[in-house]
Amino acid sequence: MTLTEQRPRRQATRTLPARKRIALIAHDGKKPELLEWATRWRETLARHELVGTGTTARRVSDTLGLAVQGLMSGPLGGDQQIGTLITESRLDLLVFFWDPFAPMPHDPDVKALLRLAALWNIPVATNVASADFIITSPAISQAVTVHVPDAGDWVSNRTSP
Ligand SMILES: O=C(CO)COP(=O)(O)O
Repeated sequence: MTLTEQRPRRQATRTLPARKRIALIAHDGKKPELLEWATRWRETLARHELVGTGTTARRVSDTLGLAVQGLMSGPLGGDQQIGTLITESRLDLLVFFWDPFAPMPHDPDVKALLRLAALWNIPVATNVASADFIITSPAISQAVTVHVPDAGDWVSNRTSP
């Protein structure tokens, strides 16, 4: 089997806590929509821990008056930092309004972030409708167990003769 065909053989589980760490990210053309959405759901968002790429985090924090941990700005590596949180099981929900009309210098980073979210089974909202669906789900305020790749098994499988 070639590497491109390899998939995690076993799944492990991980529990997303009731109080979630939520990443908020929007490209410039989508920031107004994200700010409008976040304002609408301010009360719910206030019950969780918020993190975001640099500019988005600052704008959301200023608009909502809530603490939002700001990582690096997206084009400077912020998407990759969010990806690291996902890989380390330290992110529970990704709200990422990426702009389908704007070419991005850091397009590989955007793609990488969305790939890691898919791989690690993180709930992702990419537009207002999906964000509304997710934030109104009972799962937003409950502990939820999800399947994730078994990283230990993956390495053993690739190192055993
Ligand atoms: O570029 C981004 C996501 O790809 C977002 O970055 P900013 O929040 O710094 O604008």
